[in-house]
Formats: sequence, structure tokens, C-alpha cells
Amino acid sequence: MSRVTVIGAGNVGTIAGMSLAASGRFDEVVLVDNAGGRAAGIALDITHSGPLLGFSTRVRGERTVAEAGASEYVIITAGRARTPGMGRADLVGVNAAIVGDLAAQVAQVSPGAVIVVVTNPVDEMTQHVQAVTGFPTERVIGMAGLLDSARFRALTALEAKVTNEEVSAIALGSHGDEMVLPLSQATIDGRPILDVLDADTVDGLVDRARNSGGEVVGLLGNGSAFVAPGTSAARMVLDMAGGFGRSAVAGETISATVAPSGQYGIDGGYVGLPVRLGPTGVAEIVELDLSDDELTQLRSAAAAIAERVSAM
Ligand SMILES: NC(=O)c1ccc[n+]([C@@H]2O[C@H](COP(=O)([O-])OP(=O)(O)OC[C@H]3O[C@@H](n4cnc5c(N)ncnc54)[C@H](O)[C@@H]3O)[C@@H](O)[C@H]2O)c1
Repeated sequence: MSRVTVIGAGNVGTIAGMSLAASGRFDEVVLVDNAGGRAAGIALDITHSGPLLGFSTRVRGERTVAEAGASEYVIITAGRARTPGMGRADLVGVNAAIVGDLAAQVAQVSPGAVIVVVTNPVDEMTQHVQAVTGFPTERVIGMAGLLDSARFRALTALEAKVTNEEVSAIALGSHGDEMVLPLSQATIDGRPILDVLDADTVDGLVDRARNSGGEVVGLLGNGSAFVAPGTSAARMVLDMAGGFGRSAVAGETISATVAPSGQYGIDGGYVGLPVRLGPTGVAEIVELDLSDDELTQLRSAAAAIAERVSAM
């Protein structure tokens, strides 16, 4: 039986669980949350939507990782989310304890799983999960770049009055201030982005994408973005599991937080890079032809993450 487990049935976990259930790719989607009947309640609610959305995936809610059972893929969203005035880094202490404990349980229950880490600060949490589980780095991947890329593409499509499909771009580096959006790789309808939009407009779009998480936090007033984040996490799992939806392309290069071994001149640690995912995690770190300036920005992002990890 194929099973995916989503740990943390909060806002992000609910959307991820819903997307995975609706994909029909797995026999069972299990939500895990230690808050009372939350996971069971969300699981039942998602189950009720099956006849409406046309899926029959079994959706179960549990309080512990052990009750979920062995899974091929595990998404970790458990932990605190940002509230207005908080940066992602403010979450590091509390979330490292939660995520570390859960990761150790996942290693026991699902020793062969691929783990997608969502909990913030995601760059640091991904490295923490890899260290706690001892899994090969290919099987511990952070979700950030796919979301940041989608944010930039959506904002650019609105600005240029084109469809999302006509905008191609990839966000690398860190999830936050050190997000790197290489304009050498960004196109609108196949043309270099700077041939279509002026430089000031593009700079504004990059800044807005970089700060989109904070923009949503400010608007919500309570909690942080969850629709695009939950969708992104599910999409990464579906890319690996072959449950490709309408917008996914098999073997497509996407951005994810992964551990380079020399690619882009970066060795060790975790940072957002272009990858191709396969059934057992990272199949390949794709080496794009970046400009010298983009490479410098990427290496500084990796160095900044490494510094934060060593301070944890
Ligand atoms: N990587 C990204 O791009 C990205 C994007 C959005 C949100 N996030 C992060 O994802 C995390 C979840 O965000 P959210 O909006 O879903 O928050 P949320 O508060 O809605 O949900 C978190 C859930 O985790 C559960 N939880 C806490 N400790 C647990 C434990 N030990 N075992 C099981 N469940 C536990 C809580 O009960 C809660 O239901 C946050 O850290 C947030 O910052 C990351």
C-alpha cells in the first residue's frame, strides 16, 4: 500500500494533505498532529470532499508518527508559524526542538522515506532533520524555492499581463533575504525578462516575491501563508511519486533546498538549488549557466545559511 504522511495538520498541512488526497496517487494520506482531534477532524473533512472532487483516497488523522505507520514520503509542517513582527529566524529555537523530535520518530517508523521539510526557518530545519535522521542528503529536501519561484512567476504574469505558463523563472539561495532570482534564467513568452519589462519593474517584482511571505503575514494578521506553501510541498511529493497534476511536468527542473557537493562551487550545507527529483529524492542538482554576479549571490546565501546553522 502506498502511503504519504503529513506531520502538522495546521494550515499548510491541511492544504498539502488535501492536494495529495485529490491527486489520487496514494492509497492513503495520513495527517499527524498532537493537538487533540485536529488531525482526525481535518482528515474526515478532506474525506468528505472526495465525492465532490472525484477522489477515493483513504485519509486518516493520528496524534503520533508511530500511529501513522511506515510511509514512502513524509512532509514535516509541524511547528510554530510567524505572526506579524516575527521573522522566520525567530522560530528557530522552538521549531528545532519540535522538528528534531519528530524527525527522530520518522527515522524509526519510516527508515526508507523521503522527507520534505516545510517548517521554518526551512533552510536550517532541513539540515537539522538530515542530521537527526542520518538519512542520505538526497532523501531530506526543503521546500522553499518552488514556492518563491511560483510567487515571482505569478506576480510577473500579473504585471506583464500574460499567463503564468508564459513566465519561466527559478528562485534559488535562501528562503528570505538571501533569495536569489537569476534574471539570466527568467523569460516571458520565451524572451529574456529584461527585454519585456524595464529593470526597475523587474527589481520591484523580485523584491515583492522575496517579501511575499511577510506581505501575506501582514494581511492575515494571524498566522502565515499556507495555500501556495501547502500546494508546493504536495507538488514536490507528486513530482517524486509520479502523480503529476495538470501543471506538473515529469523531470522538470525545480528549485529545492538541497545539499550540494561541489555544484556551483558550494560543498556541504543546504541551500536552494535547481534540481530534478526522482522517486527516491534528489536525482540531480542541475547546473545552470549563471552569471558571475548570480554565482556570487548564491554562494553568499549558502554561507549565510551555514553561519545560521552553526549558531543553532
Ligand atoms: N518553507 C516555506 O516556504 C513555508 C511556507 C509557509 C509556512 N512555513 C512554515 O510551516 C510551518 C507550519 O505553518 P502553518 O501555517 O501550517 O502553522 P499552523 O500553526 O497552522 O500548523 C502547525 C501545526 O503543527 C502542529 N504541531 C506542533 N507541534 C507538533 C508536534 N510535536 N507533533 C505534531 N504536530 C505538531 C500544531 O498543532 C499545528 O496544528 C511553520 O513553521 C511555518 O513558518 C514554511
